[in-house]
Amino acid sequence: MKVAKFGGSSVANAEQIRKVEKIVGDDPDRKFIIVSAPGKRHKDDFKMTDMLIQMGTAYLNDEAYEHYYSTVLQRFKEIIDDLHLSPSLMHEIERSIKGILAQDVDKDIKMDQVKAIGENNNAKIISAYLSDIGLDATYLNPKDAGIIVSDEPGNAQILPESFSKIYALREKEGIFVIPGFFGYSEDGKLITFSRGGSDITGSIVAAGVDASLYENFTDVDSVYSVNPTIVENPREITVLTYKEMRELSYAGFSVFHDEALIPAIKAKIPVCIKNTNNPNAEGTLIVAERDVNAAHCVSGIASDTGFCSLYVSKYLMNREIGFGRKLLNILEDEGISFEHAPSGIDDISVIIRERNLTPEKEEIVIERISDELHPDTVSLQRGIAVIMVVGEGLVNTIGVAQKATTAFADANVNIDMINQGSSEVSMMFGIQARDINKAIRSLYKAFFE
Ligand SMILES: Nc1ncnc2c1ncn2[C@@H]1O[C@H](COP(=O)(O)OP(=O)(O)O)[C@@H](O)[C@H]1O
Ligand SMILES: N[C@@H](CC(=O)OP(=O)(O)O)C(=O)O
Repeated sequence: MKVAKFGGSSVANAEQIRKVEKIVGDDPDRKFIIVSAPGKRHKDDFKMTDMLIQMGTAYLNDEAYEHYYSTVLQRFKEIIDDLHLSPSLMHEIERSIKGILAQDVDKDIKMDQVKAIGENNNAKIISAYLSDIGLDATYLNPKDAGIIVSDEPGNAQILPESFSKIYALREKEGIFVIPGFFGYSEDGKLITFSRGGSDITGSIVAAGVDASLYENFTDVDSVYSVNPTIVENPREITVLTYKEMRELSYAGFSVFHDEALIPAIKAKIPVCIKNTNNPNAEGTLIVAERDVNAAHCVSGIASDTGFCSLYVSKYLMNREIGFGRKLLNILEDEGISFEHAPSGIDDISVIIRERNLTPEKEEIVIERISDELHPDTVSLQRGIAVIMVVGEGLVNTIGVAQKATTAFADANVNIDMINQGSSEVSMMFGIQARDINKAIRSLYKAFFE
């Protein structure tokens, strides 16, 4: 029994949905189909979820929303017409969107309902199409599937009782098409996962039904060893461990949502990343363990921008009991999560996502550190990029750090920070965001060419 999730690019229009039908029909084990909202049809296109967020924001702010509304409807209409489905489905969709907008509910709840319109209606369309061409397919709402989540709009977390409910679906006959990206709280509110969260739904359903495989269909043949938009035709990765994928998706391998790994890891479900546009390509398998070849210990190099570094130094910091705790307490008090905290004897750098440290918060944090910890220096540097060199066995292989630092030097890129040792599978480097592409190309050359 397999779970197959189709991302936004795989269900962006009728042509893509026909490919989905072929893939589903080709393997009777593909019983649970998770779908995203229509994604981009070409590079400059819009994702329906982005359009819905604009529509919801305008509606809630009493601004003109009609343009977004008609663009969303038009997009569904095109798909329904091109698949030759009944116009009554379009009427049903229009009625349900109007109903959502008219409902008198809390702003956050309304926004989540609006965001879910893309997935929910696409699942109805795809299930109608699969039935139309003769497959025994049914639309299944996440509530009826048993996806029960925490009451955190826009950032749902799955609740443990979901899994036994989802397990009961194994007994049912036929194919189920489930919209990704949202679940329901215990008191019945629709709550969305974080952006890109259809991957999470797929993983939850795979863990719940104890699937033999979770297939994640997207628009690339595999996970590549570096972001394909930075290096042309990078090497494909055939197998990765969960730990490797976790670190790579954390640092920019957007092909698979980092939260989506959790249910799969816990239930030990193998995950396969595959291409809807080329389903015969092998794809990338993500599993608990794999053979490690010391000569090729680096699997991938990921990079992400949008970080800042809070640098604090104080002579004899190492002897001051509780210094680190007090520093992190200030961040906790101000509601700021941190990413890494590499430290020296008298210095510590705390790496934070820039979006989590607004200029107002920055001022408060720096003032509190100065007043409460009396450091010699406290400063904040924005525009930092993080590069993760990831691979099983990497930390025990001699010469990797030297090879990486030489690659940075060859590209004339200064390393602001290195963090190695805490993770068994990665080395982290902090550099200036403007240097990211040349650094990645140079590292790719050093480790893969
Ligand atoms: N290392 C990588 N390997 C493969 N794809 C990557 C990598 N890093 C970033 N990506 C991007 O991830 C995209 C697929 O993810 P996403 O856009 O979320 O797809 P979907 O529409 O299927 O949900 C690819 O088109 C590619 O541009
Ligand atoms: N449609 C949602 C959820 C999602 O997973 O989409 P995609 O499969 O296109 O990444 C979003 O854009 O966030």
